[in-house]
Amino acid sequence: MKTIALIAHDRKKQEMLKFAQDHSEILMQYSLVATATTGRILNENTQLKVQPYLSGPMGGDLQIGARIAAQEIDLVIFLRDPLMAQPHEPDITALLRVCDVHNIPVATNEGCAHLLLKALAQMNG
Ligand SMILES: O=C(CO)COP(=O)(O)O
Repeated sequence: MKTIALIAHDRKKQEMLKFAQDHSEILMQYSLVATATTGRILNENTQLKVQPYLSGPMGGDLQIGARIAAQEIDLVIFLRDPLMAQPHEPDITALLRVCDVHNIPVATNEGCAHLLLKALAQMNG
């Protein structure tokens, strides 16, 4: 089963929750992973089953990055906050870099996330 990573910064978490609710029929066909707080919000407020890693500031982006490097993640939806500096900015840069190294599609805003998820669903038939 293909795997999607879902990650959202704090001021994007409500947007991620609404995105997941709106796209739950597609998302439930995939294995889902997330950073800790994003995953907890999705597990508590949707029917989706999301495997949580550590919180982003505690290394969760790097854990997911390692799975991307191992070719175990097929799509990354990372709703970043473009208006607030993050203490773990180097980890975020590393995650995005490893997506480019391994040619893994990554959406950093909801508009792109919608398009990529639809495309992935169509590719799967
Ligand atoms: O900081 C994050 C991504 O960089 C997200 O982590 P949380 O989902 O634990 O808030």
